[in-house]
Amino acid sequence: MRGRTLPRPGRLGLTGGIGSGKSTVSAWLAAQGAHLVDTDAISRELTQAGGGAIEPLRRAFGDQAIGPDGALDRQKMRELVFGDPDAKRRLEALLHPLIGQEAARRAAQATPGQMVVFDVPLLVESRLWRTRVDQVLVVDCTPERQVARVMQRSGLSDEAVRAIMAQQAPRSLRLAAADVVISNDKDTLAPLHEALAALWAQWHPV
Ligand SMILES: CC(C)(COP(=O)(O)OP(=O)(O)OC[C@H]1O[C@@H](n2cnc3c(N)ncnc32)[C@H](O)[C@@H]1O)[C@@H](O)C(=O)NCCC(=O)NCCS
Ligand SMILES: Nc1ncnc2c1ncn2[C@@H]1O[C@H](COP(=O)(O)OP(=O)(O)OP(=O)(O)O)[C@@H](O)[C@H]1O
Repeated sequence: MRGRTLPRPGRLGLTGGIGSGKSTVSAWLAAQGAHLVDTDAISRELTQAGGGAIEPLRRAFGDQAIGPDGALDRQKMRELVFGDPDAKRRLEALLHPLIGQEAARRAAQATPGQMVVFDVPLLVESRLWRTRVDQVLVVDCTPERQVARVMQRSGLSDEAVRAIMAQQAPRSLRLAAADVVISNDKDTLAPLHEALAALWAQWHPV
């Protein structure tokens, strides 16, 4: 763990590059009692069949963006946006306001005093998100580790993972925006859980 000793945040922004370990960290924080708002999960719900983003997506990208099951064709959209910055901007302009609204609604369901953890892959890239949280926790690992994890998890090629990473903030920028950095560069969970337990203890002194 690296960073200044800061008080326990009410609203914690959790971010990191693809495959860095955000979901693993957010699951650990939720198990300790934090209220988790997962923007990737919100995005997937909005783009499933019948989701609030489907008709706007159809209007913006045409029928071919929607699969026969009525959900966003994720593979097609991934291939389109991670090779075309303009298409990526259009997709984000459509989805991000909807994701932001739903994230605010879910955050309001926290109980009084409960820490809210916003898991936001693009937090550092977004000026708006930076204003919505008290502190930024960055989960960090090497780009090589990111590629290996995502290839293993998703079956995407090395090239496809690197194309996504090229569309995200560089590691240096993310680290510069962090209040706290948790390193997740090993291939076992124990060192990560240890670092998280130390951070949690710092937030909850006895
Ligand atoms: C392009 C899409 C269809 C690809 O779907 P896919 O199932 O392959 O990925 P999934 O949504 O599970 O996201 C996985 C990871 O990809 C990365 N990622 C997703 N969207 C973006 C983006 N706009 N820019 C950079 N990286 C992104 C993040 O690290 C994310 O954790 C999808 O990611 C999407 O709709 N993205 C736009 C919405 C968005 O910006 N989401 C980020 C959360 S706010
Ligand atoms: N310390 C670790 N030891 C072993 N496996 C790990 C570790 N950290 C993460 N992983 C695995 O690597 C993969 C990516 O982790 P995780 O899903 O938490 O990352 P993420 O940052 O949420 O990814 P994404 O940006 O794609 O949503 C998962 O399969 C996870 O189980």
